[in-house]
Amino acid sequence: MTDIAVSASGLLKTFSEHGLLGWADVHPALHLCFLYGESDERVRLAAALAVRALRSGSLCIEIASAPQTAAQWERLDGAASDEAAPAVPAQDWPEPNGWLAALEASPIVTVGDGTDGPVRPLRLAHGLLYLERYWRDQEAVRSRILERLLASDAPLGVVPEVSSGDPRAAQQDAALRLALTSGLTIIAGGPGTGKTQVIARIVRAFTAGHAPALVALAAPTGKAAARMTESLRAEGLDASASTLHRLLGWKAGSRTRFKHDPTNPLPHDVVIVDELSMVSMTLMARLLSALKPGARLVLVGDPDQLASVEAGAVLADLTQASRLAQVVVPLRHNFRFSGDIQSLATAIRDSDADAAIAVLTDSEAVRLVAPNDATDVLRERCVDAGSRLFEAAARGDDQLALTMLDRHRLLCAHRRGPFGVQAWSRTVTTWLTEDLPGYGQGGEFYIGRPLLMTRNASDVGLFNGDTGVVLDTGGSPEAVFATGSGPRRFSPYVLDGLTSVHAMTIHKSQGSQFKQVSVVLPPVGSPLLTRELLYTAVTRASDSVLIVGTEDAIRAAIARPAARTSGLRPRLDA
Ligand SMILES: Nc1ncnc2c1ncn2[C@@H]1O[C@H](COP(=O)(O)OP(=O)(O)OP(=O)(O)O)[C@@H](O)[C@H]1O
Repeated sequence: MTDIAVSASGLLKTFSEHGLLGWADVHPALHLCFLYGESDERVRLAAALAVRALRSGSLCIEIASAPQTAAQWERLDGAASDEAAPAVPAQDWPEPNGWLAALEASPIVTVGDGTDGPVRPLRLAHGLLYLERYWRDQEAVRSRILERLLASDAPLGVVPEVSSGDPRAAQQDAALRLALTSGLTIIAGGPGTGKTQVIARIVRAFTAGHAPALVALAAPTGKAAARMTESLRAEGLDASASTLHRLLGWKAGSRTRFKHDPTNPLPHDVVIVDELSMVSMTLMARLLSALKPGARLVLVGDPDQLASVEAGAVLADLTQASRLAQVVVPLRHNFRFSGDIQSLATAIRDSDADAAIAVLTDSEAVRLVAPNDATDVLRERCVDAGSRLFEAAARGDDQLALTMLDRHRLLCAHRRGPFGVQAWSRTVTTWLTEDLPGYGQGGEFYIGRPLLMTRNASDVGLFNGDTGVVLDTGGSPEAVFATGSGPRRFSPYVLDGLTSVHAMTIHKSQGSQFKQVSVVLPPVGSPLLTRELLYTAVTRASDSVLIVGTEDAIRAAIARPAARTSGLRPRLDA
């Protein structure tokens, strides 16, 4: 039980005891209600649930369906993070009509879409309850997206012959044409559908001729930016992508305030953002508000992937809004692989569980192994990859070590519990120490230790999610990381927030690609087991995927799209 459950009373106590609310939800709710003199416990509960919803990726909570939403949350008491919270008995939930009436009458709630009255901490609009700040972010995104939809300026740059003549590339051509003529272009495609190739064509078109446009390339994480730079180089374009935080001028100590804003807009004529599925509503609002008037925005991503860890599934909202259909270009043809990984990913995306099981039963490249039979094969994969990484690191070869680091990755849905990253990381470390002579010796930063950065250190150019490995340099250990400007060495002792990455959450793996992926699926009943989770895990691999789990878990994942509540899509179409 969390601490607050002891000090909370009434409904808040009941909900805390069921593992649905934690201190981080209850404390702000009590604080706000105290400040505004609100004593109705139904309002306190709604405020705490709105905070809790944010922490599970939703921008708001629909009051009428709150019990169903809450039933899908991960429980917070830590004991069994792979289980859904036991349902709060129906009689403990406030009756919805009375609950809505209490919220409408509350001094801490603004009702409706208006912005005239005094600012209050909560907003109830169209049956959805938001923290005001997030409602404002959503509204800022809505209004600025609709503004761009109306802006169709004269083409910038040199409009090239945009037909490649290849019928498989017709959508790529359409994306290029749109980017050259529209204030907003959204390119939606899975792995290998040519998103990078289109980005390269767009950059070339905008920068050719006598008056080249100033183009910014960005991605939400350092790793994704590094990959974007690398993939564009492979397409023959020498351009460098940065993180969105760096592009916007991140200010230390603030998550939401940037140097570039409406009073100091970005100088770029064109801004292209990749991996948009990882961008939250708040970051999207800041990006849109930092563009100069007339700047073109090209948003690129895979809407079938997991959404950002922070609240708001912006890309999914944008691609599903009917009003935006004219600026959304879906890329469907996969140029990279036509093999079993592709068939499995397509089956998952199309919710065809039978087809997914058929691929998994009949393939070498994608395999399903029951948890009880998985130890030997997992050990073999982890030790094989670990030994190659160890050897490359011992040679002090930066590039080879980074290649080996991305050769195999063990992915888990959870952080804690028997199916989580922490437990699996320990197991893999034990296997490596037992099987590789000399492994793990030499202190905290032993040679071959795979590292994950868990916070942003923009002063040194490393970001949350970046990965690296400790090298033998003959002297004190150094770690090499893949960055947007190529491999770079750091002393691991001066980096705050480093951890081992013998296993990684599927969420953290977004924006990365590995030759081989092994996935430990959570059991049926885990609130994290969703279609997007499985799709994201499978599409991280280029050569092979081993899934540790049951057929039932595969079917359960495919049957369950991730529940994310946001009011953006209906507001765009209103
Ligand atoms: N129109 C095309 N004709 C031939 N090959 C293509 C075409 N478009 C893309 N490709 C090739 O297909 C592969 C995948 O393309 P690309 O890297 O652009 O896809 P992507 O959508 O960016 O993939 P990911 O999301 O995995 O990075 C590349 O090798 C690229 O050269």
